[in-house]
Amino acid sequence: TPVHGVTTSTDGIDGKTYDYVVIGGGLAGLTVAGRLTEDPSVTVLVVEAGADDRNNPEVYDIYEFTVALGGPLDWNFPAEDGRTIAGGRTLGGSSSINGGSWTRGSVAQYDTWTTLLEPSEAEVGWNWEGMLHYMKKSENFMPPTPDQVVKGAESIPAVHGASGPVHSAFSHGMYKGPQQPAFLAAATNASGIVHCKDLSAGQANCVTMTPCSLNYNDNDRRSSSAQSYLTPVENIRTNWVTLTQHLVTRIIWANSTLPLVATGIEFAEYTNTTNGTTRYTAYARKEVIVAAGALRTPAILQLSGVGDADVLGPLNITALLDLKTVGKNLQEQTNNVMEASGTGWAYNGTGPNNAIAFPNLFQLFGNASDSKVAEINASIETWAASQASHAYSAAALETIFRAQANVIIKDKVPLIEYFFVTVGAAPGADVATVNWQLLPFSRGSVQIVSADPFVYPNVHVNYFNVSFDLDVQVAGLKLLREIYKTQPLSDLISSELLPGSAVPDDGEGGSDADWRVWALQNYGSVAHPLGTASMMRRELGGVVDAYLKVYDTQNVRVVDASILPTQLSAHLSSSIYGVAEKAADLIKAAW
Ligand SMILES: Cc1cc2nc3c(=O)[nH]c(=O)nc-3n(C[C@H](O)[C@H](O)[C@H](O)COP(=O)(O)OP(=O)(O)OC[C@H]3O[C@@H](n4cnc5c(N)ncnc54)[C@H](O)[C@@H]3O)c2cc1C
Repeated sequence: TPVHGVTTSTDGIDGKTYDYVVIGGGLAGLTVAGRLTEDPSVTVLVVEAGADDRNNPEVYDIYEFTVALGGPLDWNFPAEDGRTIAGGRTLGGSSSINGGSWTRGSVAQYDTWTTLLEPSEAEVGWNWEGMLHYMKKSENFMPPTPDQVVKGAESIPAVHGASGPVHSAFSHGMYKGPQQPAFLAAATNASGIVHCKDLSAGQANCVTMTPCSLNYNDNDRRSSSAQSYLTPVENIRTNWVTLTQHLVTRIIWANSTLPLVATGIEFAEYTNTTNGTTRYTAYARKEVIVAAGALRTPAILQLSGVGDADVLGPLNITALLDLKTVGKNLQEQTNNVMEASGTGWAYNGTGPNNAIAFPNLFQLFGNASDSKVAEINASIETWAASQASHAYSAAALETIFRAQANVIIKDKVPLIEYFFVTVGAAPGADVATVNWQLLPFSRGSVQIVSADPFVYPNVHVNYFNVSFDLDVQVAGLKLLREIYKTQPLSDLISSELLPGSAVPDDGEGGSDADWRVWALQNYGSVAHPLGTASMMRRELGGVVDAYLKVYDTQNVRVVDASILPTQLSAHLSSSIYGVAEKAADLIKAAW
């Protein structure tokens, strides 16, 4: 029997050939591997940098969300301005340490992907309809129980899958106290955001309760990609092996002329205390699939000679494929947290938190909306020019920005998410709300700074570089303060603790200038990076085509958050499961 299951040993793997080699056993990597190995004649090797921590409560206990952050299971990528971006360094990747909120973006945001591809690629189906099919395929949704309905849970079963691997449901610990329904009602009362039944239905501009990726019938255990795609089959499928605690250091090529043909990968031992010096190899008969996440996938391509020759040259890496946009188009979101003390009501539950409100531009800016719309339309060219070093060109970015502006203005997709939390970090904070800016125009880059694969790449998000992004962050905070002062939530709040007096209320909720200063001092990075190997036509700066194949390579695909060309008004996991499910079918169809 060949080596199969999950192992830390290279015995029986080093020097061997598989049909597919997958770089990264995270959300997307394990999803693709799980589907490809359904055919017993297909062999797959997954190499994952992190360890197998499925039995660590920081992973399986979704109520412990945030405990893993900053620890050994988190890449904790340094970005500029002293910020860090969390990312799972463990089997299952970020799906093993994330919050588990299960939502999707608006229809128009998925439909936009096709408009950024070649017209001839429209038939591949990178749109809402095509994605919904695959998002449902990944999912095993449990509609709310009568008890959960009493607590405010709702759903539209038709938009969920019922027989996929990833469990999604409302939790046993769902709060029964007055706080979550009060927040949703106040958000509607203050801004007119409508209530909807389900944030997975393609209409994200609403307020509602959301399920989580957890298994209700298994004590709310986290349903990560590892738990859902790998655990059930790991002892059965002798055609699938996952090597953990090994870092892929580069892709090996057969040639140095285009198109490049990958023959396999090189990897080294990687633990909290070891950066292995021995290099091992494994070969791919068919394809190498890069699924290392949006902050590592570009680094692997660059270490393999695929990237901007001007970046690689000084590092003595030959640019076999001078693909300038590898690592560019990075889009990461920002958040600020507002906290308040309560009036003494009981929480009545343990979580996870699941009340969310998603306002659009018109709800955020109110009377000033028309001038904000005019500002966007008048500024696109300038913004594109200012971000062009993180794109293919100013002209290319202008096209992408017009598509982004279109969904914001015409389709009224949400610009801000309010994620309501019971119990904040400040002493006495009974409620907290994470205010996060969803659709930045600021663009950043991921670039390696050393030929040593163990050295972290430089992550430059370019936080708030386009001033509009900060305007949105501030508008979100101002409206949030108003929501705190609106019934029925106001009845539950005794005083605002954060920012409190740091942003004095001048009778109009605080001055923009004060809010700006506070937001810039206190913002965090959301950990939703994407776009660094975007699926777009080449003239827009795409790194992969509609089949997720890296341009000018014969058999290298990227399957992870890197391929999403623009941000979504959503928590990303459900959409990335959809991407990976669809990718698996594209790969199966190609061979
Ligand atoms: C803290 C946090 C909270 C989040 N909360 C939510 C939420 O509530 N709801 C939601 O829907 N989404 C959430 N997300 C987002 C979601 O989890 C991610 O967008 C998604 O997991 C990204 O999938 P991916 O496959 O692109 O990358 P990942 O899942 O991060 O997988 C990448 C994998 O590649 C591995 N890897 C990297 N480099 C190498 C290498 N050189 N060799 C071998 N392996 C390598 C990594 O260790 C990792 O396992 C959250 C994310 C984080 C970090």
